[in-house]
Amino acid sequence: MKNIGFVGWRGMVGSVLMNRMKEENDFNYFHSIFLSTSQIGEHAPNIQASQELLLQDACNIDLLNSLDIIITCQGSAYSKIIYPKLRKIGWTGYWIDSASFLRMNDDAIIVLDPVNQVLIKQSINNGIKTFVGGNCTVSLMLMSLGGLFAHNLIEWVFASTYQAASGCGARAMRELLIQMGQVYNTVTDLLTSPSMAILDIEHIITKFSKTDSLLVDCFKVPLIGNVIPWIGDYMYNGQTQEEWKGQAETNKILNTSKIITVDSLCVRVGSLRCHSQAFVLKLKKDICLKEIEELLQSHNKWVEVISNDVTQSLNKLTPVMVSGTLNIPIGRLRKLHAGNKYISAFSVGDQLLWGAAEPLRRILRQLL
Ligand SMILES: NC(=O)C1=CN([C@@H]2O[C@H](COP(=O)(O)OP(=O)(O)OC[C@H]3O[C@@H](n4cnc5c(N)ncnc54)[C@H](OP(=O)(O)O)[C@@H]3O)[C@@H](O)[C@H]2O)C=CC1
Ligand SMILES: N[C@@H](CC(=O)OP(=O)(O)O)C(=O)O
Repeated sequence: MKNIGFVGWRGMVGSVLMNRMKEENDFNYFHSIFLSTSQIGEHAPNIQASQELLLQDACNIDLLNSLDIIITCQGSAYSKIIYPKLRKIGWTGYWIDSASFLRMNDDAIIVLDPVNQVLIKQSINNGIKTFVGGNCTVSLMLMSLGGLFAHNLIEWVFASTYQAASGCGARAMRELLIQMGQVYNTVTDLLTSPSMAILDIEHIITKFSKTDSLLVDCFKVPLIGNVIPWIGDYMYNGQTQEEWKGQAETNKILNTSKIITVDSLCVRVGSLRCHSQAFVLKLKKDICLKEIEELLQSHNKWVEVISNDVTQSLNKLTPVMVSGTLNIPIGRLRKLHAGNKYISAFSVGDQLLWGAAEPLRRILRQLL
């Protein structure tokens, strides 16, 4: 059995990965070694009879060098230091990573097997050893619109995103929840009195939100009752880094010979772990909605076309309904006034599952 090292397994993405692997009995197929940058010598999670019982040092290059596969959800800072050191001493094992650091390297493949299994297979056969999960927004877009991309029907796509707090990490999720409590606490008594004018309550909350009493360490401004129209660093061309990844990673995943234009405006909203995206697409030809729906639906087994009506949209097309599942609903499909080649769509996906952990779990299974 191969020796697999897990780094970052106790973080948010890592723990979602662990849960999925347990659900799918993946641990039956290899010997695991759990590593940590800060808890060396503590008890490892009790998952597998044959595993090492104590946490090993995630920075011990000799130990890492002895492993067949390393899977890390620790983040780019870790990969930046450890990956080059390991490759430099000639380590030829497989490196599987959730972080963005290695994604655009020529010798790394961005994995999303329902979308690019052919490329993944070719790469494994060609000796590629580095496999990286895609940006969550990109992976979720490709899972939802996969049927149209696969048939080369998209001339361009623009995504307006509504991204969850979890995309910023565990601290950010806690911050949003604490903000909810802080805001509620300022008006609890007033809310119990139905005669209290709602705009007076709103005034108190708005005033409170503008003071520095609200916890805003991660987001710098309130996320509760707010939207934040900026995600990631500034790029040279007016895009944020999150927006830049849209076109760069999509085309890398699809291995396109001619760039498909992908653009977006990425916005943080107060949902917990699901990213939503509203798409405007220009198709290469005028095809009817029914055919579009069939192409989308038949692309992979997680996507579900939701009919464009109020009941279905409210019951199936919201972050609350999708959280914690692998479902990728896509709805609000219609032709736009701009012309028959233009359509709108709205999709939701759990950014910790298909957006982060699941593609890693699935490439690991392929590499065993
Ligand atoms: N969050 C997201 O949506 C996505 C994240 N990614 C990538 O994955 C990386 C990891 O993200 P994420 O899982 O959110 O990061 P976390 O901050 O949740 O975890 C990262 C590491 O922090 C350490 N840590 C310190 N304190 C704690 C604690 N109290 N509980 C758990 N872990 C703790 C652990 O390492 P140790 O045991 O060594 O101390 C852990 O592996 C990101 O940097 C990013 O590159 C990719 C796609 C989406
Ligand atoms: N940037 C994403 C989450 C993420 O970690 O992305 P990446 O894996 O590309 O760094 C978000 O904020 O929602």
